[in-house]
Amino acid sequence: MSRLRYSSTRDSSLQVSSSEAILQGISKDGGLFVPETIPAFAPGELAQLQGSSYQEVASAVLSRYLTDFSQEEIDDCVKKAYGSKFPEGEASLAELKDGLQVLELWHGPTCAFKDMALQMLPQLLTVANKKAGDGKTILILVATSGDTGKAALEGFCDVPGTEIAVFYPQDGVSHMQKRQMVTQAGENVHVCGVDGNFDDCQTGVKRIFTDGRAAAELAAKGMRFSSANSINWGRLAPQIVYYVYAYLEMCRAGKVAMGEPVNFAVPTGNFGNILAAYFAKEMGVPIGKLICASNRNNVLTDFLSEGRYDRNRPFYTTLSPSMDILVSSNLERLLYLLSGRDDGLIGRLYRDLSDTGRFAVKEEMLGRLKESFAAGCADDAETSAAIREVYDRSGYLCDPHTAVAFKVYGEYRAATGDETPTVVVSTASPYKFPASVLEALGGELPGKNDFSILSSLEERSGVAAPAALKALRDKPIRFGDCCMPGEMFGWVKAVLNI
Ligand SMILES: N[C@@H](CCOP(=O)(O)O)C(=O)O
Repeated sequence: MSRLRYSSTRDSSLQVSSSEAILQGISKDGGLFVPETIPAFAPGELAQLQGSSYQEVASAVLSRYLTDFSQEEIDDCVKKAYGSKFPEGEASLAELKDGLQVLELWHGPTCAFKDMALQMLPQLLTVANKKAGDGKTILILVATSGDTGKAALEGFCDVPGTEIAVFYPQDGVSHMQKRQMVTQAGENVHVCGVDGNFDDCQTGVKRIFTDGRAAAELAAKGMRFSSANSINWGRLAPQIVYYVYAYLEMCRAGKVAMGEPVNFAVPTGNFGNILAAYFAKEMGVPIGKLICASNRNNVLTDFLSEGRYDRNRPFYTTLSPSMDILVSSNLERLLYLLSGRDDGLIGRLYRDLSDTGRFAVKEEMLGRLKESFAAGCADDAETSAAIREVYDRSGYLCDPHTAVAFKVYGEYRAATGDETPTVVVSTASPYKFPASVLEALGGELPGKNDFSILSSLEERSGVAAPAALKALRDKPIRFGDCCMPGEMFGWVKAVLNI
């Protein structure tokens, strides 16, 4: 098999191997790495995978993208990432009473879908670093609106040759999400709140990555940067796996015949999750519509409806904090692909976004977007109503992000009459947001203590909370720092003594 190269979305001539793309995280010009071709399944190959385990599907998908990894290396990474870390199974479909399927991706160690990729990324990075052969320590910088931070901390905790620093919006994550991060164990982990929102955290991290002086300072200390956000291809590739697996499971369960389409409704923030589904579709998985579900920060709903991306709007703190994002990084990869890899266009659009906070695409591009994507949004009242409605209708307890997807899918189906079998992607355990979920069910909060609220939700719903979340009660708080967005690199240097 010839080796796949990865190009920057802002300069297609900037090309690297898959292991270099994973090591760098983001291209030096600020662009994101995209494979030069999307490796499609040959006729019959998908059918042959039916009935395979999650790990087998992961090996089959990843080996098509990570072509400078040997099959043994990939299999070994897969074995270390999955299996015992996911005692209830990596990904499972739950069927609601009305036949709607829910893809539960939160049975990993941190109770969010991010574990699906962040148990894998440290394995891939470790192999990629060995290939680079320069013995550098990797400093992982992460911006999080709640879920990525904890999953990255857990994945990289005490991984030799790595340090990890996570930045979260000080007042922009749920109590439980914050508690998961500030109690993280490990010698190589560092956590800091930022006096700003997620976009401030993400912009700050990207600025550090593309600052030549910061890279030089790090290199002088025998270190290099990488990212655990979905701007890193090593985050995105493992997310493609669960869409392939979910489709195969739909076939195995007889919900569709091989070749018949399935829609996915995806709670969306940084656009990585839904973009992974698009890659699966382009690989030949029969996927119909990808339904992009946003909360009140509905910049993507507007863009996918009108073709105008405009972040000049209020930033809302919502019940679904992981989706509180106005600059959705992975959209850049999609636009690059849909424009026929027009790096000049992407460079212009993203300069416009940085200079004015907005850009617009032509009708033709909007038409292409609409071929694959539909979009909608839900505010907090609608999110709560959806949690309650899904629970009353089918006894299924969902978190606020998943509730947004339920609501948006319901509207999509009513508006279009599209009866294609659909999978709602469930991204987090409801117990990461116990207060919001309990209130949505009409329960009274028993005071402010997060763990009393969690117990009340267990009593009310009859659904047990994950042990990992209950155990947080007894873990000591290790991190309490907060900095301004402009101070992030200074803070990193201080804690690492650089
Ligand atoms: N929703 C995310 C925000 C970062 O997204 P990522 O997919 O780029 O890691 C979070 O929960 O932190």
